[in-house]
Formats: sequence, C-alpha cells, structure tokens
Amino acid sequence: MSRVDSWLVTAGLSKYRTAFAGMHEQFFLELMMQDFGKYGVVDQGDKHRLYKAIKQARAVVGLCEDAQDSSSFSYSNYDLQGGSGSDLLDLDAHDGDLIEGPIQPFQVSPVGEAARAAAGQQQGGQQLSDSKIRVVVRKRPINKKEVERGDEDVVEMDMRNSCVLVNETKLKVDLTKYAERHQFHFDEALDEYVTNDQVYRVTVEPLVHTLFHNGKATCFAYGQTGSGKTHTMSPLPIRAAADILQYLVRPELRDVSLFVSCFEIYGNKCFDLLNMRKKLNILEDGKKKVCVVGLKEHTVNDVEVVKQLIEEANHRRSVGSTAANADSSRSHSIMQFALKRFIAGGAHCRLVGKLSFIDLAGSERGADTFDNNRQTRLEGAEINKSLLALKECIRALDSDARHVPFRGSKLTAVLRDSFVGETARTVMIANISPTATCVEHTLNTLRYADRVKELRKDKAERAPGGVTPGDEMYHAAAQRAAVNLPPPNPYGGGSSSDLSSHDVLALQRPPALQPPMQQQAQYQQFQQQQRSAAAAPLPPRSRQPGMPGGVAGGAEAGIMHEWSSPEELYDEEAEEEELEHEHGELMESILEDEEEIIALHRQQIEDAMEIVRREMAMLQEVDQPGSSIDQYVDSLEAVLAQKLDGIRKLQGRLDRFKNKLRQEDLMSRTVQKKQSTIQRI
Ligand SMILES: Nc1ncnc2c1ncn2[C@@H]1O[C@H](COP(=O)(O)OP(=O)(O)OP(=O)(O)O)[C@@H](O)[C@H]1O
Repeated sequence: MSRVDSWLVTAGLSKYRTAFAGMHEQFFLELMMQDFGKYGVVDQGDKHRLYKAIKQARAVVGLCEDAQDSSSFSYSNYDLQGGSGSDLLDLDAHDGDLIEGPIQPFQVSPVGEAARAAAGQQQGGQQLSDSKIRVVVRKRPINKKEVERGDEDVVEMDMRNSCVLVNETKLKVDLTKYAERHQFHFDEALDEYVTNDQVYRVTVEPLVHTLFHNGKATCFAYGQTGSGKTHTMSPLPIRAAADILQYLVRPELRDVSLFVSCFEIYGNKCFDLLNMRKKLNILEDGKKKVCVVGLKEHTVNDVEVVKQLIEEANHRRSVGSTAANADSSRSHSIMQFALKRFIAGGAHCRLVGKLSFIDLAGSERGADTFDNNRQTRLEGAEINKSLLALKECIRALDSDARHVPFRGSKLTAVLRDSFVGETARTVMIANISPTATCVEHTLNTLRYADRVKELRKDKAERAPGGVTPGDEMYHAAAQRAAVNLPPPNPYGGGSSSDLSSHDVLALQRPPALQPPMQQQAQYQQFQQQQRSAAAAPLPPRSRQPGMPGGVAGGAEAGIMHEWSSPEELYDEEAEEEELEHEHGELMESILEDEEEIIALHRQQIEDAMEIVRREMAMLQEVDQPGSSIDQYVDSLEAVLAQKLDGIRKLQGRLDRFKNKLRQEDLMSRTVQKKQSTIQRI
C-alpha cells in the first residue's frame, strides 16, 4: 500500500483510492481545495476529511506550515487564503534550549585578530562581545569596467583596526582640489580579498548556535545597487544550512527539522519567491502579531536543496522585476530558516528558532522620491521608510528599549520577533563599492551603519555630544566647535556631520568673502551636510562641491554668483526644505491611504456578495405563491440603500485619494523645479 493509499484509508476515504491511484506523494501533499473535484471528491464532508488528511500528512513528512492545531483550522480560512493560514512566526511557544551551553556571543574581530597575527603584532586574545548587534563592512573589488573608464579606488580597509577610510575628492572655494579623508570604525572591516567563507565565519556562524536556544537571528546586507549585497548574501544560507544540518544529526535533535521559506517585499506588497511569486497577505492575528499568511515552507535535509531554493528565489525575484518594469534592487528579499520541533507524535510542529537573511533594496532607491514616475516615487518612499524603520528597530534591540518601532514599515513588521527578546541577535553587513564615482553612496552607507552601531559605543568613551573619540563624528563635532557652527539638526538623531580638517581649512580661508558672507557660506555648507546626514539613508542631492551641477561645481556653476546673493539662496533653500518635508508627509499618508482603500474595496466586494445572496433569497421568496409584495418592496429598498451607501463611501474615499495624488504630483514637480533652479544658480 502506498503512503497516499494509507493516508486516504486512515481518513476514511478508501472509496477514493482508485481516483488517486499512482499519484506521487508530493503531488498529493500539494493538492489544493479547488483540485479536489477533479478526483471526484465533491461531498463537503469528504472534502473536509481530505483537507485534514493532507494537512496531517504534510506535518508528518515535514511540510508542516504552522505550529497551530490543524483541527482548529477553519475550512473557510483555507479557501480564502488559498493555502495555509499559518502564523509562521510562533515563538510564544517556548520549548527550552535544544542544545547545551550558553548562547555563543559575537567574537570581537576574529578577522582583525588574524590580520594582526599576520602582521606580527601581539594578539589580544579572543575577547567576547555581549552585544546583540554586530556591524561588518565589506568592500567589493574594483571591476574591469570601472578601471577602463578611469575610475579610482578611494576606499582603504584597515582590517587590523576594523577601520574604513574613504578619500573623497572635493573642491575648495578657489576651485583647487583637496582630498577629504573620512574614518569609520566598525566591528569588522573586510577588504576586497576576503572570501565569502571568511565573511560567513565573522557574521552568520555565531548566529547558527543562537537558533538552538530559541533564538531569533537576523543577517542583513545594506548598500547601494551593485555594491555586492547579493554576492555576499547568497552563499551565507548555504553555509548556515550545512552547519545546522550537522547539528541535526544529533540523536537528541531527531524530532527537529529545518524549514526554508523566501519572500520578497516590493513596495508594500509581499510575494512568495518559492511558490511561483504567489501574492502573500500580511495580517495581524488576534494577538496583534503580524503574520505572513500562506507562505510556503520547504523542508530541507540536504544542502543541495538549499542551493536550488536560493537559485529558484533569485530567478523568481528577477522574473518579477522584469514584469514590474523594475529591477531587483527595488525590493527586499527575505529568506527564513525555521527550526521546528515535532510534537504529538509528529502530527504538529512548533517553531523553536529562526534565522533570517535579508538582501535589502539598493539604499539609493530611497532617494527616488522625486522621480518623474509616481510609482517610482511611491516605491522610493516605501524603501526609505523601511530602511529608516529597520535602523531604528536594530537600535532599539541593542539598547534593550521597551518600545520597538517595528510598525514603521512592512519589512520591520514581518521581522518583529527578530527585534525583541533576550535571544535576538542581528548582524548588519554594509556593502560598499570602492570607486570615486560611488563615494557619495559609500559615505551614506557608512553613516547608516555608524548610526546602527552608535548606541553600543562605550558610554565612558563618549564625548559630551554623544560621540566617540577616533570616529568621524567625533572629529566633526570638534571641528564644529572650532569654527563655532550651529549645533546639529535634531532631526538627524545624532551629531553626524562630515566636516574634516580640510573643511576647516577651506572654511577659514574663503578667498573672495568678507566675514559675514563667510559665516553665511559656512552655515550653508553646514546646513547642507546636516540635511544629507539627517536624510540618511537618502543620499544627499547632487549639490555638493565637485559634483556636476553642484553649488560650487566650477566656474560654469557660477560660484561667485551664488555667494554674492546668499540671502536669496537661503530663502530658496529654506522654502525647498519646507516643501520636501511636506512632500514626505504627503507620501506617507498616500501609502497609508493606498492600503486602506484596497482594504475598503475588498470589504465592499464581500458586502456585495452578501447582498447578492440576500437578493437571490428575496427573489425566491417573492416568486412563491402568496408572498408579501410589501415586504419585498421594503427589503429591496433597504438593499438598494445599502448598495448606494457602500458605493458613495468608496467613491468619496477614492476622490480624496485622487486629490492627494494630484497634490503630490504638483508638489513633486515644484520641488524638482526648485532643485534645478538652485543647481543653476
Ligand atoms: N566581494 C566581491 N568579489 C568579487 N565580485 C564581487 C564582490 N562583490 C560583488 N561582486 C560583483 O559585483 C557585481 C554586483 O554585485 P551584486 O549583484 O551582489 O550587487 P547588489 O548590491 O546585490 O546589487 P543589486 O542591489 O542591484 O541587486 C556582481 O557581478 C558581483 O559578482
């Protein structure tokens, strides 16, 4: 007797054995409710029995999609959601540690240790860090195309001191060039010669252990498009799966299995990358927990399977991008490993640990909020929102904050349980490109990473402004004090600025300026730098000295003209800033309205279906001999009123939404115009 046969018999469905004869087990397990009719299962009771049989069989063979009791799962739920109505992220059900020993803490710079050893320096021993987050920067090698077009490598990685140095070329006010050197410190600075294997060892390897301690671990890659996020992220799950599967051969873990799922967040929509890009719903359950509903999980016993799943997910991501006329860098891809323990004799399983790998959208995409295309603007706003929310959630995690702002975006909402609890751990890999052309984005990535780890700096080491000696922000604060510049913009959440000693020199010797003008120019430059820092992860607009069209971009850019009427520029900039702020708020409300309007429309359709059912019943009733025509008229009137009310409500909502879209269009064109005016001055 085949397994399919035995499942049918156990479910009391023997009469269908002939219909399912010869069916492959996997095929049987993937049958959907709508397929049942094809095999002659039309009776409601039999359908229900078959559904439960499949559900239980899936749990037994390891395709279990949830930790809930399948018998309590309602039929209508299944129909509506087209699959499992599972709450994937069930860490409430704690199970106790799966393996002995404490959670392995992050090691402090093992690569740095190796580099120090290679250089013959004294090693400090493997110190252990109790931090919940770790920030690693990886530089990709310069490529042939970049070399051919004469682009320079401007990034130095000092692995021994976990330090990144960026040499930015700038123009002084007298148009001579100077190099501004930015310095950042992280947990790990990996140069272009570091292999993917080494990356694994300093990032994900310590997280694997966490998984067996009811842990929730997250590794994400942040950086501009083409900086190496996918190159870095793709091999990590394969290595992690190999390590996890090695643990799982232990006899005490024989009832634990590894499940893999992968989905993409594109705009505010979610797609299953391992199930034909099926659209997924993100819903809150009764416990206010956010769930990705219908996500398909794959059981994994072999590393080769993980490789195939990664290929499949990458393929689906690119296919989806083409269809949407965009590219992969506009979406976040999330691969999740869930460790589940089977209980009740294998009938159900419970989530005990989770590891998420996140390949984020290109960080520069968040700056598309003034693109010519509205869809691009909305996507840009969503990306920007999610990157900001992610940074805040990680900061909250490391400061053990009571409030984690995970509701800030779809991305953080679905990762909620990765940001709370004692066993949550996060590794951020900041990917950077080496070239001079990319320096602006590189600095933005490093500043974002710097903010993520900012809270972890030893408080004793902090300067009064909250910065650490030796870091770029510290120098900036010191220099700000030296030139008596205004305090940092509180909107930026920190004292970040990147005035360097070179800036100070330039600011102290403005050739053609009188003292009041000088101050004005300093303030403008400061303001501009503050704005770009505050807007991180947005890259600053291309109005920096030395950039094409920049305010100090050369004689053609009219540097003297601009500085000869600073008040005018001042007003223009203040007005533009105000408009940008308003535009940001409007975008936010459009994104919220979009979701509301779609939900309202959905509700409207459900109501309409209910009304149609009532109307059919009314017609049946009125066709009966002796029916009351008065009652029919009253009911019809009530139904029509309800229909009209629903339509009016939806129409009103739609009109308000359309108004906002028009307003946004206008505003974005005004900002674009203002930006180009300021650039021309
Ligand atoms: N460390 C590295 N060593 C060698 N090649 C690399 C490295 N990092 C990236 N590359 C190469 O650089 C190119 C861009 O990398 P990748 O596609 O990973 O960028 P990305 O940040 O994921 O871009 P996107 O956001 O557009 O998806 C690829 O051809 C990749 O193979």
